[in-house]
Amino acid sequence: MKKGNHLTWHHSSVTKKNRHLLNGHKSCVLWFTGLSGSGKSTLATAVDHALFQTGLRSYVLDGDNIRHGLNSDLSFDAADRKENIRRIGEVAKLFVDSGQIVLSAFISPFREDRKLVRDMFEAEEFIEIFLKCPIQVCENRDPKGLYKKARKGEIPEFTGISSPYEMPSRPEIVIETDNMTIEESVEKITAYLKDKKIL
Ligand SMILES: Nc1ncnc2c1ncn2[C@@H]1O[C@H](COP(=O)(O)OS(=O)(=O)O)[C@@H](OP(=O)(O)O)[C@H]1O
Ligand SMILES: Nc1ncnc2c1ncn2[C@@H]1O[C@H](COP(=O)(O)OP(=O)(O)O)[C@@H](O)[C@H]1O
Repeated sequence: MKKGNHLTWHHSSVTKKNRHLLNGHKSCVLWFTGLSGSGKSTLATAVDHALFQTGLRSYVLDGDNIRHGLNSDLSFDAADRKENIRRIGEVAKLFVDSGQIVLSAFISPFREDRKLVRDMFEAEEFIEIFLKCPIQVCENRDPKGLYKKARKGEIPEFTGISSPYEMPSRPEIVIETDNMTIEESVEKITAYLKDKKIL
């Protein structure tokens, strides 16, 4: 039987706009994408910290953390990565509906999967941030020693080595993390949010 046949959507009397007015800022998702070691977790948490310091409501969804709980049943093959990203898109949508700024830090290597998430949101709510960094630099950083293991064949389907990464074609923001400091990157992202009147 088709799932969801006998379900009814219940609307809240408190709207997303009401929540924006209460918070004093709009909600959106900052979708960080890039290779392992490109700086997703570092920058997502740094921007979160900067937003928190100015009294804004934000929250980080991080690949490593989410795969410990909600998505612990998923592997790294293409179908499970797709399901990983779909679920995160749905979670991010709930956070955005609750009035918060979501910072999501997932490799999200496939263009089609990122598009699927983009299409869940209103145009100005989804901000794709491409952390552009050559794989050689990511591999030199190797903060978790994963590239070393992947090169030895100990991690199958490792992004950039034995599984593809498809670069975004038209991201809202590009950060070259091998050419910018963490502080400059945070400044570029918060300046974008101010420019778009989200903050
Ligand atoms: N095979 C393989 N490929 C890539 N990454 C791997 C793999 N196995 C484990 N890890 C660890 O999982 C983190 C990536 O999880 P994500 O949920 O962001 O991946 S994805 O979006 O579903 O592609 C990734 O985190 P980051 O290094 O922060 O990107 C790794 O710590
Ligand atoms: N400009 C920068 N932006 C982000 N990370 C940087 C930058 N320069 C150096 N790094 C370092 O690169 C590493 C990135 O690791 P991490 O944030 O875990 O990446 P990812 O989440 O994409 O796997 C960290 O050790 C971080 O300190």
